[in-house]
Amino acid sequence: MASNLKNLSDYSDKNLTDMGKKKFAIVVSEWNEEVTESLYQGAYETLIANGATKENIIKKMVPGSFELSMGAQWMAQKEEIDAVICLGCVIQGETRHFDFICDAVAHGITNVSLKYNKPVIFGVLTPNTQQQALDRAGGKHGNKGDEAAITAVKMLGF
Ligand SMILES: Nc1c(NC[C@H](O)[C@H](O)[C@H](O)CO)[nH]c(=O)[nH]c1=O
Ligand SMILES: CC(=O)[C@@H](O)COP(=O)(O)O
Repeated sequence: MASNLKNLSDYSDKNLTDMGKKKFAIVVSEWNEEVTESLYQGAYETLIANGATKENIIKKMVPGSFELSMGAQWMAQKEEIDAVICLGCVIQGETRHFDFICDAVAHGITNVSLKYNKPVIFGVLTPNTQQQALDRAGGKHGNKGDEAAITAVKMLGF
């Protein structure tokens, strides 16, 4: 369902497990920092709202979304980390670079999740324009960071 039909920040809190004892790594891309910082704030606040403690939320920055997979692996391999949330924003430019980054990071994050058998969440926006990104980072379509955090919560309550 497209984001314009389902707000990214809407979720039911029924049957969600309390995250009081869970430890999270949030890996954030520096590219398009205005957007990714908004995604981070949404993810952080959603985890806190579901019982996570600030001491159990670790933030790590990587240069770009392509590096999210490496950052996710470095965090997922830590035994004490229960879930990793990857946040980025890849905006379509004039060339096919967009396609290669999006494909690489989607596959890379999936591989890390399966390799370490723990949730590694794909919280990466892949818009055509800056405005589409802003609309999904706390704008009219909600916040992808909220969605990524609640996805981690749901997976930990599987
Ligand atoms: N154009 C965007 C990038 N490009 C940088 C890559 O992610 C990567 O850091 C570089 O290719 C070196 O490996 N990254 C984004 O996150 N968003 C973009 O729009
Ligand atoms: C996704 C990108 O790397 C992109 O922003 C780069 O822009 P361009 O394709 O015009 O070089």
